[in-house]
Amino acid sequence: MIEAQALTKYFGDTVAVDELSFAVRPGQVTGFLGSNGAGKSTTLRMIVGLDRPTSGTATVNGRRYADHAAPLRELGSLLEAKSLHKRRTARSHLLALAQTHGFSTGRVDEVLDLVGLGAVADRRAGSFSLGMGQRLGIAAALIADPAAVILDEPVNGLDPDGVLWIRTLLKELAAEGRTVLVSSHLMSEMAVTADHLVIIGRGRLLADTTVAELIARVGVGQVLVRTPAGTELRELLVRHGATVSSDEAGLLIVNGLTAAAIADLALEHRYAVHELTPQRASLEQAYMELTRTAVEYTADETAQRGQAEVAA
Ligand SMILES: Nc1ncnc2c1ncn2[C@@H]1O[C@H](COP(=O)(O)OP(=O)(O)OP(=O)(O)O)[C@@H](O)[C@H]1O
Repeated sequence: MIEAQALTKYFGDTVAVDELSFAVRPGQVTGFLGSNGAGKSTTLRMIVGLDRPTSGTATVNGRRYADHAAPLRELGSLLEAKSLHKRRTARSHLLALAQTHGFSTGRVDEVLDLVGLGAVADRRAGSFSLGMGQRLGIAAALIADPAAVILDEPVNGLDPDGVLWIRTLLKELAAEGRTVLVSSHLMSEMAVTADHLVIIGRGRLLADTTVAELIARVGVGQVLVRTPAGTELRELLVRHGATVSSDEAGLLIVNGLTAAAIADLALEHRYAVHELTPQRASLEQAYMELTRTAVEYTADETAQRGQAEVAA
């Protein structure tokens, strides 16, 4: 379990992370989402002790990361591109890491195989593609068989094979009962990878929820209706308070009434309906809606504060 309690970080006057509290539970993939500059990396860096919180705490399995006797066994991380000795081979890079931290060197070949670098283990890391380097970084994160894993934007710049590989790996790690926290700004990727989402904006928590709940909460609430009685049904629905648009004859896009209410009205007036489909918001739409409200709220707050200052 990874927990943030009122976690706050200022860089000078800039607040990068603002009273952020959330918990990341084991056994599922948690997506950590936010637009550029939202404070994701700073939060992750505070969790692993690379940045000091201005106030608040971040703990891994109940203690601050650095207070654990063997921190790498608690949490493995891939934060930004790892600095690699380019002249070292993949195997010697991992051997050095294992030896420095007192882990069995037998684990090195295991993680090399796990990340699919077994065949190139004796090649220099300097000759690796972006995807191979990313796999090596993940091997390093997993070297101590940690209970929790944090990966910062792991699919950035990867080809479709690499993306699919990371997606599968994250799900496997969670299925083994580990805590998995993965940051991204790619909603489409998180929609298929994450079970749970922690979303931040301007350093503040915007949502701590499941993918399904977020989509349902924001839900566009539109219903697509195909009917040979387009004109008549449209008028009927509008009389009952719906807003209806139509791009083609016989197709209605209805807002303001549920699919059940539309079906009941159509039946009552004996209009044939050939299709009635509630439209689901994509995670991308749900996220845009959530962040739009948050931005407006902040703009509102700022405006009110400004007016109060003028009045004073
Ligand atoms: N070392 C630093 N010194 C000063 N300001 C910083 C520092 N690190 C981050 N910031 C600022 O803190 C805010 C949050 O940055 P952070 O990198 O955590 O966001 P992010 O969500 O990871 O963004 P991205 O998706 O672009 O990586 C930004 O306004 C950034 O400019």
